Amino acid sequence: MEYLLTSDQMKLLDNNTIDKIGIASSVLMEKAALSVVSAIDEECANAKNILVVSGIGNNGGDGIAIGRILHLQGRQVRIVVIGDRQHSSPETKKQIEIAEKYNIKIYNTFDKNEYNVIVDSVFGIGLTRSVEGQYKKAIHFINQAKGFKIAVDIPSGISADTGKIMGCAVKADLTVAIAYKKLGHVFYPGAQYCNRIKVADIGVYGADEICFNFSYNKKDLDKLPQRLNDSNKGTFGKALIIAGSNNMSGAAYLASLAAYKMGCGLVRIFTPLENREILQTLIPEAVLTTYDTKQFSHKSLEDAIAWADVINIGPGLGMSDIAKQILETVLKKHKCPLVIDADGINLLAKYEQLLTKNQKNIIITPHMKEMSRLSKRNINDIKNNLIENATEMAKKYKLICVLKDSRTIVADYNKKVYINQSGNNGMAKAGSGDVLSGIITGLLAQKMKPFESAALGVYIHGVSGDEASNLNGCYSTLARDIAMNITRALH
Ligand SMILES: NC(=O)C1=CN([C@@H]2O[C@H](COP(=O)(O)OP(=O)(O)OC[C@H]3O[C@@H](n4cnc5c(N)ncnc54)[C@H](O)[C@@H]3O)[C@@H](O)[C@H]2O)[C@@H](O)CC1
Ligand SMILES: Nc1ncnc2c1ncn2[C@@H]1O[C@H](COP(=O)(O)OP(=O)(O)O)[C@@H](O)[C@H]1O
Ligand SMILES: [K+]
Repeated sequence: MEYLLTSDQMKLLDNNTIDKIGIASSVLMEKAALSVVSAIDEECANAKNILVVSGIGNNGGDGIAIGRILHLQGRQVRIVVIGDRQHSSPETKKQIEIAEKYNIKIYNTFDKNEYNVIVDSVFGIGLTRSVEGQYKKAIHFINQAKGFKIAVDIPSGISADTGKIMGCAVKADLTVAIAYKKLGHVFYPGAQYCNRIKVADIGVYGADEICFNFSYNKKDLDKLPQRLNDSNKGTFGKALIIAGSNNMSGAAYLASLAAYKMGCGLVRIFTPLENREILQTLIPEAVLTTYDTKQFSHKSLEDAIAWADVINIGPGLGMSDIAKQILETVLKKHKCPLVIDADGINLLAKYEQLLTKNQKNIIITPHMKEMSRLSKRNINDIKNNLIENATEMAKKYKLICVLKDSRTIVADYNKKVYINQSGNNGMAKAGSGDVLSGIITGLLAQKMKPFESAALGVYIHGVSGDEASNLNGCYSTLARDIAMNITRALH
């Protein structure tokens, strides 16, 4: 698990370390600089010619310290400071003085030499406005130059809070994030500009006390529900998947397959009669309860709801009047956790009265368009403010909102926000979302708590997609490959 900080949170932790713990700012800067030097040694051990491009804030101070250390190691280094040195931060002034005492010249112009490595330390988390003038020129110079580009903390020009480009930004080959990753390292386009990221431990800690945004990695798979040896299919939960409509059986198949692959004990698909044969052929492990759309029996629906340990409603369900009645009944009668996906969400958007403010144990999994229908906001607004929109929805209805995008957000009504970093563009294909809803359902069936199921489910879905794309390539990955590769994701 890793925390993803805002720039204010990072500054607070830096200041706490300096003021309350008593580690001097120059010590932190030296550690940050040494971490970047180690990264240069690991990545480009033979780099002889190095250009450091610094600003006048503390990110620039890091850069000057890096330049000094590399120079003292005997490498050819040119340090260029952009901006008026008279206005440098106190730390950066000190770094200039130290460098000059070692007879290291500090320049304010570029030369025509070619460099093996370019260190970008123009702006870090202190960037507050659009990049213009000499700073813009410097960033363009870095981007067009040859050589391996290492960004100190975050590529200059990327907002540490949003990942947005503030006018222009350095395209790094490697980013050394100081102390913690920030939101801007993870959200696009920032994530793409960072390229690979290494996190440098400089002795600044405490994110667990102030930060509610987090992400998972492979180690978090140890959160998976335990599998008892003394068990039977009932132990691992009964999932009711209310999915599919006439001519739409694939979504029910994918969600059910994913729930089983995730470890669920028994899956029952509730679907129209027309889907019986195809689903029994595609997934014989599932039990089917079918309904006649012309003569709908509420009794069999209510029996199925009472039977279930978890319900997933919506994939391929359609928007018919019967679909609406089914959702209404499920919302009224369910006592177990409920995942609402796809047309389930579209129905909630169309019939606003269905979703009351006292929902319990509900996870909704909208993609951008579904979220736009549900929240009546435009997609750009949602995409530009993923965390805020997901959190607002979660708070409004006291539910868990899985807002799906290339960086999916899971928000609950208690401030916690999971931000997903697994997955790839091979997953941008019809049916991927059905697989996700099945994975979350499978975890809920094994009695995992709703927020945990949603966050870990999103993570596992992405890793399964990564495994699938590694095998099939991004172009040719299908949703069913994601479901089949849950196997590899978990082992
Ligand atoms: N002692 C500390 O607080 C530590 C700070 N560290 C480094 O310090 C960085 C943060 O330093 P700062 O807070 O000084 O911030 P930055 O160095 O990121 O830049 C802030 C400076 O840039 C100016 N600025 C902001 N946007 C601008 C724009 N668009 N055009 C022109 N000027 C602009 C600000 O007015 C300020 O002078 C971190 O990213 C990290 O690299 C690390 O050395 C670790 C310890
Ligand atoms: N470029 C991408 N990077 C990572 N994950 C992606 C990408 N594109 C799509 N996904 C994931 O794939 C899923 C797509 O879901 P959705 O749009 O609901 O598909 P469908 O409705 O066709 O089943 C989401 O979980 C989303 O996060
Ligand atoms: K930088």
